[in-house]
Amino acid sequence: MSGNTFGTLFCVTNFGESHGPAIGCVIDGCPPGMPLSEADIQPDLDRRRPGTSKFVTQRNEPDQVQILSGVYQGKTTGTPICLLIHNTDQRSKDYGDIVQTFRPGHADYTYWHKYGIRDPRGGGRSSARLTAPTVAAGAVAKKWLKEKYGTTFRGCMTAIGQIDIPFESWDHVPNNPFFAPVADVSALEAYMAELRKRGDSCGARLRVTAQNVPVGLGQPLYDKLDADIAYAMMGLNAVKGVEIGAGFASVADTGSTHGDALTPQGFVGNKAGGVLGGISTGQDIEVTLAIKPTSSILVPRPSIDTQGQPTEVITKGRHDPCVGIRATPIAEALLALVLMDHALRHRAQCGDVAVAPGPIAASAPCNG
Ligand SMILES: C=C(O[C@@H]1CC(C(=O)O)=C[C@@H](OP(=O)(O)O)[C@H]1O)C(=O)O
Repeated sequence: MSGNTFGTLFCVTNFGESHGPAIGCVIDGCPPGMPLSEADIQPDLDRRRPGTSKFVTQRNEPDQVQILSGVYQGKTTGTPICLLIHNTDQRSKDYGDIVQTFRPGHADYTYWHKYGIRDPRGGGRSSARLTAPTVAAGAVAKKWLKEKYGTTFRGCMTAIGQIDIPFESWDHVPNNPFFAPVADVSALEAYMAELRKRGDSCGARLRVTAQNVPVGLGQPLYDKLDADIAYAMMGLNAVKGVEIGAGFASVADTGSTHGDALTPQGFVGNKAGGVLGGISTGQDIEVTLAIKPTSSILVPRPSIDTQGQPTEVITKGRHDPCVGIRATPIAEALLALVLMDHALRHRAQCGDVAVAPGPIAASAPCNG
């Protein structure tokens, strides 16, 4: 495989470039008989799409999805589902200055050395634009998991740059462009305005969670559920760290306080993040992501050209000053793809196993 396909039974192949005619994906292995239309997919694409606030890239893409195959009379047929999204607002001349140079912190350098050729327009294949097909595929997975198990997904921003964002309520998340769980985002707006004035960028921390996850998803050794979640999340542009449950805070904990106690009423706490031994417990899955600052910035930085000669790089164009601002729906989609694939794998091997259901878990966030 060449790194463009994700999943074993629910298998998603992503295609396209940021400035090509279109991007999209092919989902192979979706169970038949599920009602599916563009209207099931579009809302999540609308949450991710660019150009929706002054804090994100001003490239204005409608990101209208079209289902090309795999659906007949409004239901999935079990055959490959092709989802297409046209690119409509490319401005390739913005990239004229960096055709022969490498942006520090960008995939420009590694793509050039790996392939010996690169499409610099909008970052080509390395562009965060390619997260749109992931979100579209994730919406299909979310729908199936919701109908089958009542599984739901949500996410929020827990820090932007140097600002920690306290958790107030999920209700605030859809009401601001940051996906922040707070009523007042004026401090975040002021921080971003000052950063943009300097032509610089910043990172972010996100939390993503799934509720009503069936117990038993995941495999014992190499395909542990948490391993696959980390693998998927690291596939999201700019992600530099992934924590499950208590994550790195586990280091300073002790055995007597770390394990979530089991009671007839359920687990007490969720430091495990919903995964024990690589297998889901039935508690909420809790994931935290660290996203690095965008590398396409106006601040001049030293670099080299393709001949190895020193130069200075300034990136013009329409860039996100923080790619984390739009990443929440993408992280939800990736989590949905992992759970969907594992749900189908679990059904294939262990669908006949009958064990008395355990108590429903008490769930609480455990870091940021
Ligand atoms: C278009 C999207 O984001 C793009 C991601 C991106 C990059 O280098 O990752 C660079 C910019 O592309 P362009 O220079 O063509 O405007 C962003 O706008 C999108 O998310 O849909």
